[in-house]
Amino acid sequence: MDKIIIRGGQRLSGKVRVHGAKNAVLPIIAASILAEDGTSIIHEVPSLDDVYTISEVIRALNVNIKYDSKAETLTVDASNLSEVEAPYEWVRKMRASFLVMGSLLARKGQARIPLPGGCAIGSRGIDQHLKGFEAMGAKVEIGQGYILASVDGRLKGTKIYLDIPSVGATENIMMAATLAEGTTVIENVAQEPEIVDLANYLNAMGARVRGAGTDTIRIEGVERLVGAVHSVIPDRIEAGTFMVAAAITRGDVFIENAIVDHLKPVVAKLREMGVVIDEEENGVRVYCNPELKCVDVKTLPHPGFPTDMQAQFMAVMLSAKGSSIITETVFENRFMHVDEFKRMGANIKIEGRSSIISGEAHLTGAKVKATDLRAGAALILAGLIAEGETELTELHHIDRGYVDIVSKLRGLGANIERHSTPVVQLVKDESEKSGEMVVTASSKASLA
Ligand SMILES: CC(=O)N[C@H]1[C@@H](OP(=O)(O)OP(=O)(O)OC[C@H]2O[C@@H](n3ccc(=O)[nH]c3=O)[C@H](O)[C@@H]2O)O[C@H](CO)[C@@H](O)[C@@H]1O
Ligand SMILES: C=C(OP(=O)(O)O)C(=O)O
Repeated sequence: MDKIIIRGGQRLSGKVRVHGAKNAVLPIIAASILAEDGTSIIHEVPSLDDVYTISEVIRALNVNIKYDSKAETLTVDASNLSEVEAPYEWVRKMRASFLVMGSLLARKGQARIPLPGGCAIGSRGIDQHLKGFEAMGAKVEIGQGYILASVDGRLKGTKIYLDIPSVGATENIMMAATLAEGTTVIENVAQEPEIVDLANYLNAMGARVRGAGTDTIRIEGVERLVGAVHSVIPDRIEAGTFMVAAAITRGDVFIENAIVDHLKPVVAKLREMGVVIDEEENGVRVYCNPELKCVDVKTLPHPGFPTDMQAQFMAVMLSAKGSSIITETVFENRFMHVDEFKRMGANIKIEGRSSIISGEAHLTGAKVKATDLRAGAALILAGLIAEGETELTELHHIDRGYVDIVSKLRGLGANIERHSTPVVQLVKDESEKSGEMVVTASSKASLA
């Protein structure tokens, strides 16, 4: 069993570089299969287990996909796309696999995808995705654990109002609409930077998407799309996690590649706590006084405070003066990390959708487990200031979304190491002959 051992007490300093955004690259890979011709070359693709998973989904559709992990570049040729079913073995690993539905429906008129189900943070409905496809003329049936969507001819452009600004539904419907007949207007859409990145990639492929980043997106359908070159935006959640790492250790860290514009609520709340954040060329410098103030945070869709930073903020709140409150409004079950923090001596009370976090906690190292991706990151952050040794397990969650988090933190002076079971899991892709292979984050750790 892989584990991360952290011995707390080091103040972090130095420079760390943020990788490409997981939540941007996943929909972009799903969109790449819309290209009838030409190759997409996607740069800044992080070497993450989730990238590997969606690559396998795409490969199962008879798409040629190669990843050069050294160059962090992915090449996709979807001209031979022939299958319309995403395999259960991959979809069950990662909900975002469901994002291929819009592209498949648009390009092949059919898609058969296993129901993605809920996960540790909530039940995670897909009703808004399906409502969008149906409004565009698709017939949607659910049976034997699968969703089958089909349309005679092309999807039809229409007006769709989302009941909630779902990130995934916005992306899935946007992709479907690129090849629809006529114009689709989607209202009350998600406005996350990852939506804008997807729109930029789609437009580079020849799509006509306008309004991404606002609450209404307008897509004029085109007859065909072709492969395009694109660079994925930096991961704002990874950047935010390192900002908290600097704050919680009262360190001084330059986070290269962080885009402040994508991190406004995180920056605002850290500043409210007393953290100094200087915008510099190509990144941010984060440092602070020994004493941080308590704050209250409510998670909301963008441009509100991101739920994906909630657990990490709970960690830094434990080190602040006074009691902080976090209200989680996006997911109904995203407080699983509270019990793990308690193992480290934290005093946190959950009341409905809010958590009350007592500050100035004396944290002590303990055996804890990552209950989801960001919970895992948050427990590492808490381990950085805990007295003694923290042992974190269930690392598959971390490997989904953080490239080399252990070596990056070690580079900043943290006393942290990963112990891996000697199972080298190198998964070779179809281009094995040419020497290219997909290396999962966990396999990389095994090799380290
Ligand atoms: C791969 C990816 O980009 N994942 C992100 C994406 O997830 P994801 O796209 O799954 O998140 P959504 O914005 O769709 O979900 C937000 C909320 O809406 C609900 N909902 C969503 C769709 C729907 O049809 N019906 C419904 O009820 C969900 O259960 C959830 O409670 O946005 C989340 C919210 O910022 C982030 O935490 C995830 O990191
Ligand atoms: C919840 C997350 O991702 P996903 O939607 O892929 O589960 C996340 O990135 O924190």
